[in-house]
Amino acid sequence: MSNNINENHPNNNNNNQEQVEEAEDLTFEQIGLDPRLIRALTKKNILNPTPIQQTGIPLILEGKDVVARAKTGSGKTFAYLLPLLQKLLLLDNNNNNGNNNVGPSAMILVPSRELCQQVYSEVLSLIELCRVQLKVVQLTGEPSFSEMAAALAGPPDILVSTPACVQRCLSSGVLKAKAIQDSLSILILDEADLLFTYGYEKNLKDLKAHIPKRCQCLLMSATSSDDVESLKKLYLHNPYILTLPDSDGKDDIVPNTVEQFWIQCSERDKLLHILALLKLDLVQKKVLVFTNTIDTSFRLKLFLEQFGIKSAVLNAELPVNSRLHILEGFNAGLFDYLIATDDSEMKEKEQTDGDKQAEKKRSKRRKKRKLDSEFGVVRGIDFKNVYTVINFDMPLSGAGYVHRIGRTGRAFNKGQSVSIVSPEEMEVFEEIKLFLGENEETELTCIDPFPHLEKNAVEFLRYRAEDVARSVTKIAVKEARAQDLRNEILNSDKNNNKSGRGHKARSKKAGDPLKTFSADAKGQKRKGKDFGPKQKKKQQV
Ligand SMILES: Nc1ncnc2c1ncn2[C@@H]1O[C@H](COP(=O)(O)OP(=O)(O)OP(=O)(O)O)[C@@H](O)[C@H]1O
Repeated sequence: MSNNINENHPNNNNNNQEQVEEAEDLTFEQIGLDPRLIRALTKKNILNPTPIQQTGIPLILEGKDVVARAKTGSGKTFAYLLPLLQKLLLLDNNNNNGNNNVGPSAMILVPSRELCQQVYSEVLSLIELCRVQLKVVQLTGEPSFSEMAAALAGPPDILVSTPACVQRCLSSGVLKAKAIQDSLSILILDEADLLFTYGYEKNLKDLKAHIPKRCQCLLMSATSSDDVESLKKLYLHNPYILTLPDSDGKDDIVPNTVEQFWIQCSERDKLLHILALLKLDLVQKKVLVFTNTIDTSFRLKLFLEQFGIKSAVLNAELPVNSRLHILEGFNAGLFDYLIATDDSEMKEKEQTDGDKQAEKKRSKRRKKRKLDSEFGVVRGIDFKNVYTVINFDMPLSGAGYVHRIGRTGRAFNKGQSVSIVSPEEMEVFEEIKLFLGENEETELTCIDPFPHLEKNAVEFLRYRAEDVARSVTKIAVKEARAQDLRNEILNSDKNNNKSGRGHKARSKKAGDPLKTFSADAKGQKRKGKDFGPKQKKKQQV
């Protein structure tokens, strides 16, 4: 039977809301965090724990299995990374001769390469700021035998990877089942609600056999689902279930710092409306726009370009290091508009439809362009300082909507979203509203009509916009897409060549996403070094 935090945790009251309110006043010191970690956080200007950190960290430090469901941007990553590092620091202190393990002490499994890179960078940065001797490696994609062997030699204290990649290490014999049995003390399944969706169900079921009983397991998720339930049953023993409501007591799933708006217009007028939003500065920057297909993102990019609005596109067909460059550039504030294609739900839908025709077409397309099955642009990616999220195309489900909107209003920040809804999308829009308001009747009106868009302003732009829209033909889109891909592959090759020795070179400058490649296998043992700030390059959009 599952433990509920309210019944079991020593500091607990009998309901979640009181638990959160009480926890709101706690500091990192009060929740028992190591001073080295607190100093590292201070250098990052992170001064007070978020609610999930206040409740989760003490439980994890106590050694409990925990399921943490907290909304997007609530700080789940530090909620598990901080206690994990503290435990490893303690092990390190108790074991002066260094790590005697034959395998990793901790594994963090995530659904996508981007998340792998993001979590890896966070761990590395904390380790650097603490100036301690812990080794972290990341493995994604399809690394070669020697890359896997190099990454796991040592062995690392923390392995950040995807379930498929760990499976690959196991089946190639680079990682021995016995090494996991003997060494693994913490396993973290991050973005747990996505692990099955991204196709890792079999990998995770197979891996379970190798996880020692004593291993502490943590499951982090933004939404609850049957998949999270299955994973919980598979991996966790008698876990604490943390479900954190807002400080105002509402258990809604979009942060209450995010204002949600919508605009209704015909499919054809969507370009016109987004132009008005951006050109007339009706929405605050930075802006992340979501489309459902790559072609739509290029159409939008080309269209906006004609009005002097420069944007970058992000999608699954770009080489992984191009994607990381784009993310890095956007996060560093080098450009304000990013058009991301979130086609994960389209893929799911296609799969469940089982439509043979679609399957035929899809495999034809795949022959031409290989999409990255480990790509995840929406879920869990920490886009920095996004104020506005625009759904140019609507997502296909409530959970998809929540994950998209969750790219703004992160941590204690404010944000807004604008969904541009065509009549064809009204059905899914109604479903989304129901999903958001399933707990309370009043929540059904949580998405308001966008207040700042005057009819006159739209009409003023219409003539020119329609003209430009006509000039963005299918051929122009196709060419732009192909050209962009060629450029990115070239840049990607150049970067690989510049760094010369692939991940060997990277291990000297690990953590710099501008030097990260598709089969990432890197790690480093750092002893008492003074680590300078990460090097940044200018990103050309
Ligand atoms: N205590 C804190 N104070 C201020 N900022 C924080 C704190 N903890 C985390 N953050 C920042 O908040 C942002 C969101 O954190 P994080 O990525 O862990 O959210 P999340 O809950 O995992 O979201 P998602 O479900 O979308 O993955 C990050 O930029 C992180 O650095």
